Amino acid sequence: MIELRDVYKTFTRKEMQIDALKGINLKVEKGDIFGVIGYSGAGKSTLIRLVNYLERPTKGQVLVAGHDLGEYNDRELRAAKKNIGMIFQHFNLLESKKVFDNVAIPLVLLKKNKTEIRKRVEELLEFVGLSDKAGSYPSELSGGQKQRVGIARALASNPSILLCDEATSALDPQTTQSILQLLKRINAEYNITVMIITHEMSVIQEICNKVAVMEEGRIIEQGSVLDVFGHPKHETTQNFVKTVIQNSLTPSVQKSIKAEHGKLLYKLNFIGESASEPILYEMIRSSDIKVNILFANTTEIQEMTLGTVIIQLNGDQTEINNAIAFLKRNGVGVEEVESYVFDHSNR
Ligand SMILES: Nc1ncnc2c1ncn2[C@@H]1O[C@H](COP(=O)(O)OP(=O)(O)OP(=O)(O)O)[C@@H](O)[C@H]1O
Repeated sequence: MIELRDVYKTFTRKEMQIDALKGINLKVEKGDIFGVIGYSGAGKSTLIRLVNYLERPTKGQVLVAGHDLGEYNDRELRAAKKNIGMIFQHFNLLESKKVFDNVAIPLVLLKKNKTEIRKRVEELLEFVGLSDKAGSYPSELSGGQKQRVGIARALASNPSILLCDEATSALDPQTTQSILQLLKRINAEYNITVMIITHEMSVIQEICNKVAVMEEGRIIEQGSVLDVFGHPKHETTQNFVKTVIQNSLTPSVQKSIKAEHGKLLYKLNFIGESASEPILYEMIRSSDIKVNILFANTTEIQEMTLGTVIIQLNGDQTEINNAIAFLKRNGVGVEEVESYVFDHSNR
């Protein structure tokens, strides 16, 4: 649906070169809600702006529905853009126009007749729950309502892709929830592919099925949300995951194991089915090793359960190895961690 092939983007400002994107490869499939996360300056906005050719790549290809946008002439590019809606952090509404007229803008540009415009705008305002605000001005609306107008406007031309540039960053947590649920409905009911950029991992956790993590113009990790949340490899990804899932020891447990400095602990990840099976119980029952559970937590992602357990194993090393092999055979992710890893005061 959307594909970026080895994309570079360099800006030149006052004879300085800024490499905003450095060899981006990603694929968004039809029906995905694809999240791109990264800290400020990572290149997220630049990346999303390439998808509707608000920016052109310095090198590489941007393909939408199998076509390289760089090969289109102006007329073809306009037609391709009609297929892509976009919403923004600060809504970008025309303050001098009423809600109805803001939503109608794309339809007026497409030269639709008045009856068609009225029908479509009314339909869209009903979908976003703002039928009673058609005659209001943006200044009379809350942030969440303004974003709903932005969404209705983005959907006016029946796009098959919706791009969201930090669409909930200016909203309070409750309003964020309602806008995220609306995006989920748009994806499910209209089969619209959604691409979201954000710096909030909770947004990714809430609605995305895939995620790419960006840092300094590169994608450092990408995959299904369940995999990336379950086995974050890169330190930056681990830090993002920590903002939504507690997966490390509490300070008091850290203190109590400090005496056994250097002792190996194991972090176990249970994803999907393995989270609901009594695998740990089976392991304990079938061996002589002593299992000390230091931490346990479960989270729901994509309607699947993700469990994290940190254990200490004491006993014969061969038995320990057998127990770990048993866990792995049963789909549990096992990561060895030395106790000092958890003790940040020792670093
Ligand atoms: N039009 C531009 N001219 C010059 N430099 C730019 C331009 N747009 C972006 N940049 C630079 O490119 C880099 C990436 O910026 P970008 O806005 O894509 O990052 P971001 O991850 O979206 O950050 P933020 O969340 O703060 O918006 C930054 O160093 C930025 O200063």
